[in-house]
Amino acid sequence: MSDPEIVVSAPGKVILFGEHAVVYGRKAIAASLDLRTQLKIHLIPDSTAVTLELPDISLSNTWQVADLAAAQPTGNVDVKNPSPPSDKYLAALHRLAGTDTDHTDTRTLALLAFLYMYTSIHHTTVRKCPAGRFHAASQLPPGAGLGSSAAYCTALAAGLLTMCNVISRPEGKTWSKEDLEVINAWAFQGEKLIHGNPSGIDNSVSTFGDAISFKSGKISPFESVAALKILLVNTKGPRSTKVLVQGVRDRYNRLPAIMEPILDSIEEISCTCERVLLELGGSPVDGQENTQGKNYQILEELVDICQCLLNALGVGHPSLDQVSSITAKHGLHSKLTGAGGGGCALVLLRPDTAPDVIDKVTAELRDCGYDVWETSIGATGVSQHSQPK
Ligand SMILES: Nc1ncnc2c1ncn2[C@@H]1O[C@H](COP(=O)(O)OP(=O)(O)OP(=O)(O)O)[C@@H](O)[C@H]1O
Ligand SMILES: C[C@@](O)(CCO)CC(=O)[O-]
Ligand SMILES: [Mg+2]
Repeated sequence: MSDPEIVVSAPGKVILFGEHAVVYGRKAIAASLDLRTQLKIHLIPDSTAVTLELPDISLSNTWQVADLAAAQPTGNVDVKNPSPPSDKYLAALHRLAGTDTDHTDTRTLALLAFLYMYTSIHHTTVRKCPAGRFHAASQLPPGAGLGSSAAYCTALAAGLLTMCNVISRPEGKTWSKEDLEVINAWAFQGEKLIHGNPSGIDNSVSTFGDAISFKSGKISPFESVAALKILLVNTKGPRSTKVLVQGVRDRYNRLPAIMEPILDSIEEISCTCERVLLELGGSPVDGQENTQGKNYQILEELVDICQCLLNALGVGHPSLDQVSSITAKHGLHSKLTGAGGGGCALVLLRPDTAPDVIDKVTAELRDCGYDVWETSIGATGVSQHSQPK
């Protein structure tokens, strides 16, 4: 096979504070992770088939371009400002995926996001479906809270929009701010198919990279997060963000007066974190160690309180409680990150946390069967890897 025409990658993310509350317009803080999903596109002009290969979920599907073209929407689609598929169009995408509209398993969701972006983006531009091979593989564990769905959707959006010349191929690694906004808008639509009702924080971090605070769709860069040291723990329990977000919605609908103050408290945690991190990132002053110690103490309290509030929202899991109790034994503080219900937790480290403490806690968590790794946060957003021809 010849070299791919287009290679792009998009990062995952870690949410420090504000998951779930962000769906209700509250502030959240997140940073990109240097674990990426890579999409390679090979165009095959003399073929009539489109193949999607997703080795992480053991999927390979092939369609005839004529069948894809037949499923394209009939009305106009605004390529710079996409909207969700109509029920009729969604039903056509399900037929192409070989499922009915009740299916929301891993493979169906991944297929729908691809089919929707592929058919819509081509419809609005070249009005035909080019044949080719699309291969997406990730360093991120799928469905574990590290934004694998957003990295997948962001890479698809960047690759397909570039392939159709909706956005121009960047000379360097990344696109103009305007083009990144178009990528983000399509990635958000893909996330809607996978999550149901996403806030947009995950695709925004994956597109723009680094660290952000996010409230009601407004993205503000937030550099001070990058100095934090954290351990990530993957408890490996299977879970779905869509189901968890719906579970919180059901509890909210049953008990709004109880849920509202919990969401407000989570937002206040994000705001306090912002203030503390700005102070921690400030220039050195006399007595700084003392201030630093107090600020870390506040961050640790925020982690503990947030974990309790997330349990109150109904997105905890015994494995995540186990992570909290093991880390607490070693004087460390942890909370779930992402949608919860299993998946990943983050453990906050101080700059002076002793290496042997980290080693002991890591060993104990690994004995439970969990994956544990120290990570740096604040990676580059969606990037192009192949050179323009
Ligand atoms: N490498 C991949 N290949 C194919 N599909 C993927 C891949 N990674 C993620 N997906 C799609 O994303 C879905 C997982 O998304 P989900 O939102 O439930 O978890 P997450 O994004 O990892 O966690 P969170 O949303 O909490 O950050 C999978 O069911 C699949 O449809
Ligand atoms: C649970 C949630 O808040 C974060 C998932 O990473 C959902 C969302 O914001 O779309
Ligand atoms: Mg997701």
